[in-house]
Amino acid sequence: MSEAQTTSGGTVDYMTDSRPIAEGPAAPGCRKRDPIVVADNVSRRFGGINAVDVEHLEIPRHKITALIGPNGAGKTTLFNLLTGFDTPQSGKWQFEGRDLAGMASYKVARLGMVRTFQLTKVMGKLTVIENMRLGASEQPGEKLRNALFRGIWGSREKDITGKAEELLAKFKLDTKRDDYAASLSGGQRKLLEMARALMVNPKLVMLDEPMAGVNPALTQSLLDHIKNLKAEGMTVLFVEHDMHMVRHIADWVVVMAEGKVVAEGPPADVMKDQAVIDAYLGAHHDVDLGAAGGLKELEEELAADEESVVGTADAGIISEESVLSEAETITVSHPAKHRAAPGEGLDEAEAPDEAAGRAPHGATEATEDAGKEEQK
Ligand SMILES: Nc1ncnc2c1ncn2[C@@H]1O[C@H](COP(=O)(O)OP(=O)(O)OP(=O)(O)O)[C@@H](O)[C@H]1O
Repeated sequence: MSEAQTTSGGTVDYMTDSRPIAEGPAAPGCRKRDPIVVADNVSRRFGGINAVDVEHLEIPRHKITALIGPNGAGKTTLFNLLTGFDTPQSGKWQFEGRDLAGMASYKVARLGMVRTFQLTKVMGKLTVIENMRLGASEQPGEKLRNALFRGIWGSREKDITGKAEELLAKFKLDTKRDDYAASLSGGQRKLLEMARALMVNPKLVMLDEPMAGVNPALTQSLLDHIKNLKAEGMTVLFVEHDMHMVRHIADWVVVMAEGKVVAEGPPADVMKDQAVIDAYLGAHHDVDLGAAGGLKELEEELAADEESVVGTADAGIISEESVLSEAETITVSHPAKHRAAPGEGLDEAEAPDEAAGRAPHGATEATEDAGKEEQK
């Protein structure tokens, strides 16, 4: 288990470090004691929609931060912007003090900031081990010309395969090593994507809805892997609609609504925050989303509400899919949408660019066009 150096020269275990995360009171945009990412005035518009309009945001190092908010709040767009998969209209941000604005996504990954996608990007027609090896192409110095020096390449390749096998064993995917990724379940693909991201020895791992589509049998395993990332000294930022997960593994929660950060703080406090409740629930504000019965209570309120669309074809924030599982999982619904964000929804012919961390050609133009389409 890794340990952090304190300013007084001692060490602190990341898992038990109870020093305050924020420098002062928790509030939107508050300063952190030790931020790994600092963003200022980052904005992204699609047509007339302000998808992201973040004045100031700091992500605390060596912590697990959850980014939550209702559908369309701008969470995925913010991920895309920070990791170079999309370009904002304005703004700057630093990762470990280094300016990233305008940097290509593969370079961002090389610096140690990696992300996974809401819809996994494993390559179905490649085997599990081949997918893992592809992840290594983001490593510093991993250039095609190295292949010309067979000796160097040979030993390098051995190292890469060794590391890939180690990670596969850790994620219990070693028995699937030579299977096509297409044969994996949704949850296994999520694990593979997370394992692949670790091939570059990242410092910050950004997970976009790691639990979405994951079979309950794999849920605990995924949660444990995320906690392990922190135990090993990494910082985690994840987008999630599952409040149960947020409450149980996040050290810090950032809430977005309509592109802005509307609340921040420790999970227990944030779940009670009026701005959060308003953002999620509108008028239904007496519900504690973090309590096991919260969603049930909300559904009952909505059922009695004449304006509610729950149970209709136009289901709103809480859909029929949102149920309390036996494990009391609370899910704020995720409508059938998935708008292809830049770099998402590519077919396999285009996907290799993605695996190498390169922004797909013309991604920004495509999204601009999509924005215009939406305006029509
Ligand atoms: N490529 C795009 N073209 C046009 N509009 C877009 C595009 N991507 C996102 N948007 C719009 O930007 C806003 C923010 O979307 P985004 O997907 O970032 O939200 P989100 O918080 O991640 O939502 P969800 O929880 O549903 O994934 C939404 O209004 C969405 O419709």
